[in-house]
Amino acid sequence: MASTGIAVSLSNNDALDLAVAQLDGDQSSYHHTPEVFLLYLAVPGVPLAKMQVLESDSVAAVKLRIQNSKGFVARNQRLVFEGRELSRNDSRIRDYGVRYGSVLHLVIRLSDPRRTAVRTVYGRKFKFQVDQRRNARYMKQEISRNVESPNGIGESVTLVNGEKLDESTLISTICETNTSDTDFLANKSENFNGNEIEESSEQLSISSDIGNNLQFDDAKEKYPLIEPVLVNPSVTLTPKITGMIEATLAGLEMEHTPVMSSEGTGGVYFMLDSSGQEYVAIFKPINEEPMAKDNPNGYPLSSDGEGLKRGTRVGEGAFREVAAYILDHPISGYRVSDELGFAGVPPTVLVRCLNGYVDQTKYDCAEKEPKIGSLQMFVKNSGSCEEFGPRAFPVQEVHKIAVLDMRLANADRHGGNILIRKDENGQIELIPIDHGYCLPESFEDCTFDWLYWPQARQPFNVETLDYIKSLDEEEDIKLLKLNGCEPSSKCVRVFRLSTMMLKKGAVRGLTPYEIGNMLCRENITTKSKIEEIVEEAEDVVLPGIGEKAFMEAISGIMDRHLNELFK
Ligand SMILES: Nc1ncnc2c1ncn2[C@@H]1O[C@H](COP(=O)(O)OP(=O)(O)OP(=O)(O)O)[C@@H](O)[C@H]1O
Repeated sequence: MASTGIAVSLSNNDALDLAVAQLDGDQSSYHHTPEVFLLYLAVPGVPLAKMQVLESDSVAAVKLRIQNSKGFVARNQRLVFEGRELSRNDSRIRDYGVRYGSVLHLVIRLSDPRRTAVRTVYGRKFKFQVDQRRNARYMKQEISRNVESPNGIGESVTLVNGEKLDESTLISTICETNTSDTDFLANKSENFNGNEIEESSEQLSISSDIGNNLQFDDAKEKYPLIEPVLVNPSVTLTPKITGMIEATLAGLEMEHTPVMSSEGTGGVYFMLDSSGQEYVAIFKPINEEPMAKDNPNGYPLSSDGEGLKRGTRVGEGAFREVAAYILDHPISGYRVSDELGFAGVPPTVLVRCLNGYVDQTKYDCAEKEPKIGSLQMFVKNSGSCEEFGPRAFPVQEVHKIAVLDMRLANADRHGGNILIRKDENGQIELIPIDHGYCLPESFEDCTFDWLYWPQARQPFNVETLDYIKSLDEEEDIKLLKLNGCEPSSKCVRVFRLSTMMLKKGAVRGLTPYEIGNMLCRENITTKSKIEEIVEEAEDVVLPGIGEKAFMEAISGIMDRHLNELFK
């Protein structure tokens, strides 16, 4: 993740042009009109930048202004105000409480770099990371910049697998079928003999995060490099989870430094296998979550412990990730071993990992204490739903994720959190990831990107209806407790309510869109149907009534609302 200062050009907006004219660089001389106000944009490592917006601007409009002036694609921007992410693009910034003089925090998400090996005719091999959206020309420039070479490689011909390469080719295209290092040959001659190079190649590290040795020998004696955290010793790990931990351990023992992701808001690490060539798992330490003290992406600290989404707490993301896997039951019923869940959440487990790389450039000085976090199986993929139009997604693939999100009242289901891959028959499969904001304590920030996809307006098929019917929220709560994930009573209430809404909606033949729409707010200030139902129940039930009786009252009110809405 990278960030930079922002100065916004507002030429296509009359009101803003006026404000800009009035602004001479000093806030004291700024004449505030009712329609325009000045904000400050905070970007890690850069002085506060001034910015003028309209009071009526939506979050999307503000992001576009930033895009127009600084070129950061709007969808890669995250804006945070007073500890809350401005995640609804269609809501007005003032509805989030943003006012004249407010400070907005901007974090830029970049696409993940590829680990790339480059070999040159001079018999040298370089390994470094490069953004997948860069092209081959950029890669050559980087090598020239970083490496002292007798003649430079500016004139060279670039070959991949012996074939001459158009230098405008994107790295993502070159690496398409390969998640490990990709050989990329920069050569003076078209008659290049790759074998000669192979024999005389030497390793040279350009990037600080590749080739760094994990130097924690002292600590090794004290802690294992990685181990599962099992709150309940009677719970046994499944073979896939054991295999994932073993493969990650083997990579750490070989001193393959985990690769930090530049996507995502928290500290996210790609863990390597023993060869150092393949990613095997994703590690997300709790102390590096957004707004936690060691967050590497510059998010401000949470002032009251609340997470980026309402109804979540900083430091609980890993437990929620694990809970999502546990609750993603296979279609056949409760998971016995490694069966794939209905939605296909990748196997996830809580681990303690000796991980001293908050800031990899300062690795040697970094603390060498084990970190608790979630470890999730790495899934090879071709990108996320954010990068593709939804039309090609199979209906059932969208529905399986919709069911999961509605059950868990997911507050973070944007397209970037659904990976895409093709199965052995070439069919598109959607893989849900990043469940750190599911099971919240309130519905306030529940959002589902799929709500606006055409598949959400199709009815559930019989298999899905049977699955929904089989869900038992009380058994699910027991299962979570058995596995050491004890959600708060408020989380449990939200979980019961969302499951109830899903079941009642499905029985009535409602589509995912119709049910999901009742769980989500249309905008930040208008309460959702489910929130209205809860408020109505709170008004009518006697104070001190037990949870069971409260849920019964809700059930009656929910039936009435559904009957009125869908006659
Ligand atoms: N199981 C996985 N398999 C493959 N890649 C993954 C997996 N989990 C995460 N990633 C990659 O890591 C990136 C960051 O992960 P993730 O979205 O979970 O982080 P985050 O900080 O929680 O993000 P967000 O900003 O969406 O809240 C993803 O965009 C994806 O590219």
